Amino acid sequence: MEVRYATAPDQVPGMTTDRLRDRFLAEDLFVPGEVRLVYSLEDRMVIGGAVPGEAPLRLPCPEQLRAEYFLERRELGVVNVGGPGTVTVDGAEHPLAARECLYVGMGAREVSFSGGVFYLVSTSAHAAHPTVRATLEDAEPVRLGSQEGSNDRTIYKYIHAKGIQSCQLVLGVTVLAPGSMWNTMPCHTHERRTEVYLYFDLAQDARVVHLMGRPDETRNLMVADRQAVISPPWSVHCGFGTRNYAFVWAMGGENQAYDDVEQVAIEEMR
Ligand SMILES: O=C[C@H](O)[C@@H](O)CC(=O)C(=O)O
Ligand SMILES: [Zn+2]
Repeated sequence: MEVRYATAPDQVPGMTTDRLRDRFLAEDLFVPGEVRLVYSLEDRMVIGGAVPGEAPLRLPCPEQLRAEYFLERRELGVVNVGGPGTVTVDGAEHPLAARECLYVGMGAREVSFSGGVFYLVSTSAHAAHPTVRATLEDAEPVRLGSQEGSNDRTIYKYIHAKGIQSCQLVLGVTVLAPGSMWNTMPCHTHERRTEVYLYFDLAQDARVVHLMGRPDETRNLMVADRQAVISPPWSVHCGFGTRNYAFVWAMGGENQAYDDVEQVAIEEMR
C-alpha cells in the first residue's frame, strides 16, 4: 500500500505538474489481477482498485494499518465501475451491477471480489453498521444543472445521513448527460471533510481537466479514465471533460452533512 502524507495549502505555489500529480492524483489503481491501495493521511482515507481475473481477489490487510484484518477499525464503500461482479463478505455474496454500491461495515473479516472492476474507499470507523447493497434506483437520483450550463447531470447518493448509514463515510456517483462536461460548478470547499473523486466511464482518448487548490490559487490536473483525485479540505474539486463521464465522490472527516460547504463564487476563482 502506498502512503501519501497530507499537504498544506501553502505548499501548492511552486509545485511542478509532477509534484502535484504525485500528491493528489492516483493514476494506477486498476491493474488486472491485483488489489491496489493508496493510504492518504488526508482524513486517513484509503482508496483502491480491485480487478479480479479468473480467480477471485481478497482484500488484504496492509501492515501500515497495524490491524488483524482490514476492517478491524475501518468501514468500506465499494462501487463497481466495470461489468457485473460479486463482492463476498464473510461468506455472503453481494452481486453488483455497473455503478452499484456496497457498504461494508466495521468488523467484517473476509472481503473478496470476483468479476467486475471495483473501486474501494475506506475511512476509519468506531461502530459496526450493517453491510448494505444499493442500486442506482435506491440512491434517489437528483437531477442537477442544465444543458445550457453544459452540466446536466444526475447525482446518486448512496452512503449519507439519509441513506446507507456509516460512521463517517459519505459516497455517491454522479453521471453526466451526453454533451455535458462540467461537474460541481460553481464549486465549493468543505473544511470539515476530505473528498476523493474517481473519474470513470470516460472515453480512453478523452480527459477531465480537474481543478484543485484554494479558490484563489487553482491548479489543474489532466485526468484519464479510472484515475482518482484527492482533495484536501481546503481544496476546490471540480472539472470539465473533453467528453461526458461519470465519477464516484467520497468524503470522510468531521461530519456527514452534504450541504456543509463553503460555496465559491466563480468571480472569486483565480
Ligand atoms: O461535496 C459534494 C461533492 O463535491 C459532489 O457530490 C458534487 C457532485 O457530485 C456534482 O456537483 O456533480
Ligand atoms: Zn465537495
